[in-house]
Amino acid sequence: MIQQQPWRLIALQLNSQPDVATNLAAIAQLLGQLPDNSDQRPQLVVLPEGALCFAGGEDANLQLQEPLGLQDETAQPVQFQLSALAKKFGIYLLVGTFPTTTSDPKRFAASSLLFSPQGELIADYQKIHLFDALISDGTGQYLESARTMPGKKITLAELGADQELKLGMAVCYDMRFPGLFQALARRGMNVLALPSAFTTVTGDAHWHTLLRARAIETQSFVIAPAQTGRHQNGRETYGHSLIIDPWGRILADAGTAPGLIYADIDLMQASELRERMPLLHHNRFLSEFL
Ligand SMILES: O=C(O)CNC(=O)[C@H](CS)NC(=O)CCC(=O)C(=O)O
Repeated sequence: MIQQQPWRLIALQLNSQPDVATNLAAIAQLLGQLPDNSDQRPQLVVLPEGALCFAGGEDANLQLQEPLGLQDETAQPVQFQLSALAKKFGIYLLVGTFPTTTSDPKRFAASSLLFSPQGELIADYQKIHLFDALISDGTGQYLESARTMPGKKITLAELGADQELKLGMAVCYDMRFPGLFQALARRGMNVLALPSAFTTVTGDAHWHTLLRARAIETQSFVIAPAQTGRHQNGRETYGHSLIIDPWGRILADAGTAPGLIYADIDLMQASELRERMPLLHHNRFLSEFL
């Protein structure tokens, strides 16, 4: 008998503000509304990009940045508070993203941080692809690279009693670069997290299509929590946090209001699909053309 691996994936959709305390309170309030879990599924809760500080002007994230880790509560106060939330609610908590310090005093790393239900920091990923683009919306020119240093490593975290949930960590604009997801799929990913803050213009045109494609081509579940609505600096984000299965079916769509969505999933769905249609083994391009 093959073991069933029931998990609950939960995405928080936020309208984050520049102020950390306000955002932490909104997050804690939503965590207080987690759906009943009397069958004791392990739960993975994912927060959007910029969850702790959003639209606060050029240097707000630089002021907020902390050295990565949980060594010193005075130097890493926000990471300690996030760790405490994971522990309090007994959840895996993926925070996408939080600014962590780099070798360059003028640039932080957009770090996704994964906390265990015991409150340990068990994985981190720094956003690789930075959003420097001219978009026909109220903001116009986005220049993420001015304040952000791109990451250099691929991160796959293993969660659960049997390390059965293989979590690929990526962020927002990364989703447009499928090579990253081929690499994660090769490492055994079965759930892909893409915390985001998409613009309304690009979201309307590309969001659902790109995310469903990432699920279908990697034969993985996708969880993509999003920022939504109008933010303090006038910037608008698209919302529509999604949870998608490996066949590309949308299991939950948050629409445009802040809140939470969830889906109960069976990881066997991904492995069974891979047996019937072994895309990774059929990929002649990766094996013969690169
Ligand atoms: O700036 C912050 O505080 C948080 N980071 C973001 O909002 C980032 C960089 S500006 N947004 C995106 O990557 C949107 C990508 C996008 O919309 C697309 O690919 O179409």
